[in-house]
Amino acid sequence: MFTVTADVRSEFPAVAARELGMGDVPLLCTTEIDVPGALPRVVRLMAHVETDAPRAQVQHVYLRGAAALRRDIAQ
Ligand SMILES: C=C(O[C@@H]1C=C(C(=O)O)C=C[C@H]1O)C(=O)O
Repeated sequence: MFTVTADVRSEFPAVAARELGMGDVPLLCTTEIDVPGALPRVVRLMAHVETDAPRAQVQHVYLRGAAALRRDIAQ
């Protein structure tokens, strides 16, 4: 599942994901709440995975300026 801020309008992130090889999974795009002052031009991805790894070993990737959103968990 992808969310995008309202200023991201050029393409659906799901299209890019399929072009990268994720053609065999359902994908969903939606828009974030347009909160005044929120970080612009952000694409968020939530992926459901099955893993035996404990939650503490899961790494959360925040690219570039998005790391400012969650410095507590960004890798
Ligand atoms: C401020 C953020 O964006 C919004 C707030 C979130 C939160 O409070 O957990 C999560 C996603 C967004 O709806 C963020 O990603 O940290």
